[in-house]
Amino acid sequence: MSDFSPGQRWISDGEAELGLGTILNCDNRIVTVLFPASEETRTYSVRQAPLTRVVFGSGDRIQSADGWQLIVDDSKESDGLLIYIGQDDQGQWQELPETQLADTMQFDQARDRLLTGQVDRNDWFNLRFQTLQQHQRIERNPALGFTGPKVDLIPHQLYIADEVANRHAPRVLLADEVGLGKTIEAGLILHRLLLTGRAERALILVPDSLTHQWLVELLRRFALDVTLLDEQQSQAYDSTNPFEAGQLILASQQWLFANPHRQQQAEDSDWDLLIVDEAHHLDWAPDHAGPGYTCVERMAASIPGILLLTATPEQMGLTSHFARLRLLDPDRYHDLEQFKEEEQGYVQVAEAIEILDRLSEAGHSPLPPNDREAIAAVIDDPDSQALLETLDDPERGPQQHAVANTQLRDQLLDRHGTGRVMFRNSRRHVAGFPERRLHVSELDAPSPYRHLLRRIARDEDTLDELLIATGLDYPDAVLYPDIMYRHMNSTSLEAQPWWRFDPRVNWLLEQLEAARDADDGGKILVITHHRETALDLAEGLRVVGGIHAPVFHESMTLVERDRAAAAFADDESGCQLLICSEIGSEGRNFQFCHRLVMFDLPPHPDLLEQRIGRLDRIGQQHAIDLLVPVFKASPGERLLCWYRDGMNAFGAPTGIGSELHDVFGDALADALLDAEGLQEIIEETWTMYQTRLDERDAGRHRLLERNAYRPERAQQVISAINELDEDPALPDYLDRALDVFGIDDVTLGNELVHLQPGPQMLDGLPGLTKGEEGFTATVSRQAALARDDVQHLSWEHPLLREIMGRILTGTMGNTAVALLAHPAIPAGRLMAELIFRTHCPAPKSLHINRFLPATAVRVLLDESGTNLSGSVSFHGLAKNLQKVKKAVARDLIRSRHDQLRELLFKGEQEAERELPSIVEAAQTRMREALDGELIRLQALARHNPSVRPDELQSLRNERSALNDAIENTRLRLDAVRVIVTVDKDKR
Ligand SMILES: Nc1ncnc2c1ncn2[C@@H]1O[C@H](COP(=O)(O)OP(=O)(O)OP(=O)(O)O)[C@@H](O)[C@H]1O
Repeated sequence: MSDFSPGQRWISDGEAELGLGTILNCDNRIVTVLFPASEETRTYSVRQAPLTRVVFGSGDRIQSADGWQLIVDDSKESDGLLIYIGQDDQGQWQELPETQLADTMQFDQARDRLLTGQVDRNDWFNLRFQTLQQHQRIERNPALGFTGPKVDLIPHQLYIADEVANRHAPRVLLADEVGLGKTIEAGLILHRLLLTGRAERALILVPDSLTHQWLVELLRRFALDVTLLDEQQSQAYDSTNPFEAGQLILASQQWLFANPHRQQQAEDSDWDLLIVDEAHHLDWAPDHAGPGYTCVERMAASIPGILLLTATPEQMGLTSHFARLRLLDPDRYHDLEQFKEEEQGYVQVAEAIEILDRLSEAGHSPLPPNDREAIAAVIDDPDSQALLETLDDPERGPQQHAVANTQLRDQLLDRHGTGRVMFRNSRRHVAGFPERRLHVSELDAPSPYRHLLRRIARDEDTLDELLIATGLDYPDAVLYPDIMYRHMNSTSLEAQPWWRFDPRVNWLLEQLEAARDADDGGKILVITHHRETALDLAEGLRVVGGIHAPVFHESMTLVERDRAAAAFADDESGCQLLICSEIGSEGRNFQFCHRLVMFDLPPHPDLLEQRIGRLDRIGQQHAIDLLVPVFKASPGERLLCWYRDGMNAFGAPTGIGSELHDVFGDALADALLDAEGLQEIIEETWTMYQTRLDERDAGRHRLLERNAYRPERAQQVISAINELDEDPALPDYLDRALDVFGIDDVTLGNELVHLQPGPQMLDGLPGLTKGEEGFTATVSRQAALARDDVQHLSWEHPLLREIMGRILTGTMGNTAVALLAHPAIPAGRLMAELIFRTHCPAPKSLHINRFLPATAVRVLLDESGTNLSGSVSFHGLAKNLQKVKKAVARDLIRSRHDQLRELLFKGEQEAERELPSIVEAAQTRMREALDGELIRLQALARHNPSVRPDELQSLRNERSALNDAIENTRLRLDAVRVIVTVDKDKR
């Protein structure tokens, strides 16, 4: 390393990122190098300079400082400087002195790095190859995006998530019954869209009370790092748009809907997906649209993907429900009357499906004539007709009958059903929900309440006075005696607080006492309709019973609310009860508790269902006790009778309550003060309830349920997830990756492992910061689900994604040198192990990886250029290789430059041979998937107007773009390992 000359080009062995260096000057001791691209100058001792001379050879493509390129043919030397000779882009012969090489020439390609002597460790090279192989496998797995989330594999959720996430720009209403997992479904959809590149930015709008719960669920269950935005944080952004603060923004609806300036900023930001929770609050009427509806409507006009979530879509009336569907698809939902009429047609379709179900169990063929006619009446497609013929043909075997049955059922659901836009699962087909037990306690109304009610009943002026004082509408004003009493006595100094005489307070204390010794600590959730009732009640319990009860209502700050919920949830030191207001508790998870006190009753059946839904959720382990105190002969008791006897509202959710309320609400309101006529109303409600239930079972709801869950498809998704969950390659890959990245793992037992930064850990790994303690994780889904503080270590965990991404996009491990001692090969022979990789440039949103992920082609050449890859496997070879010191490796490369160049050239030719079959296989996969989907969608569009025209067109465009992209696939050298044989005893 003595002959440095000014003007020569060298590269730093330890700091290759500095770029191409130029020798500025050199004496006997010191050499000074300028790295113009990084504007750095370094001085080294001549004897130990960690520098490698950059020398190009025949076939290398080099760039001049003026921007033209030369393919090197030969070189000559003049005054210690190299002059390259070769052809430029126009085929002209040119000379290019090394002094005029572009400073910005990159040396991150494997070939350049190798020939300039930059070699990595062998274990890095091994990890790189394995990463390519695993990535290639995982990206094509149909469960991609669903294996990482820490959730139980619940079939109806996975069916919906799969169906929705596979659509182009999904716009759907997720309307499962309360507590069945809409948040989880939305999270799964979002996770898949993000992982597959189909979405990059999402805005999530949720009620104020749920912001934290969403934040925690998205982080803990989905490992998604979401930015929670509020007014205070937004102000910190000054003139920049706060909605650009992250890729995933979570914000409160109350905040955004009340703030036109922030709405404008949200609109100005680019989003791929908008998620709106508790979307029934987006109310609309022909003469008035609520602020939430208006805001979401404006945003929905430009955001391609929309998920609206509500358990009670009709809570604000059918018109609002229809308006929300229109928001998702204005072309499809433009006429409310037509929408109602269409529902009649669903009965026939549901009947046909019912028959197919029966047949699939009984296996008749030929079909009974009535059944055949019923099915034939709803199909008008040749392909459906052909399936019906197959079913009807006794000559066909049971296997063919079964396949035809399933296909015909799917076609009927697809083409004539309801479920492209709305998904609703009910408890009826999601097993495992607990029994609900209603316990009514009839109490004598205290005299102040009796007195007030008598006055109101007798005298209309008193009622008017009450409505003005409370600001409530009738009948809400008469349902809550404590509120009535509070407002009607607000000016009286002698009036005592209602909780002093209201027997519900002592009744509640008795319930607490009775439950106290239960195993679960006797936890009781109390819900009141009004915030004031909740606050007063807490005060009453404190004064009368010496009980401290946290309160949870809409006017509390987020932190206060979460503190209250956490105090209640805590097993050890937790409070026995939590008092919630109606709005405050919406959407919250309290399934660890199974006793619900309805201190009063809500005025709408959907609110009643929302209340029970706090406890009756996935994860509830016990029968649910619904404890309801009512005053004898009061409006509250009459309302209870209507709910219980008119529609079995405490027994199970039916989704009909809203309609019954629309029809009977007014008559009921009249009967609340005067019981006359109540029995009749209840009976009429019950009759209509039964009729609607039958209709529902026969028609729309049945189809909705069928559409929301197809067991066979769900099972396929689950199997694909299980395959990755149980992937034996994962622990092995993890071991190597943790080792290479310098992460320490401590086994804790019970399948748990604690990951922590090791002293040599590479920087910037998610969840691991030097000096901090790391995190506990497990590859077992069940073990992860058992504990909140344990992460699920899957192929989709952010740590693994970062590791794999870093390897695949960087240079790490793309060169290596190793020694091989083999009895059959003489020492001093060269071998090259070349890893090529497909490159298929395409927009991220095409998610080309599902058909053609970066695919590795390995070529192993011996010195003569013979391809040995078929006979010597990667692992077989790797385990026999020995490492070699870097300096030796560099000398070795330098001395074998020409031979290596030849092998690289030969390797390229060998790899190219494999490209056509890779491309062909990818095209076949793509065509099978997209042509199938296109046929399905085209057939569907002929019958079901809920296929948006843009969906079809975009699928065609996608197919053609994918076709072009796959056709243009190229192979590039990704990594190279030089192997030199040695004598066994001379290693
Ligand atoms: N697949 C699952 N794995 C584990 N927990 C689940 C799963 N699905 C739902 N849960 C839990 O069940 C509860 C209800 O789920 P979620 O909040 O998603 O229901 P929801 O339908 O959105 O409820 P609501 O109608 O009240 O808004 C939550 O505590 C959730 O964490």
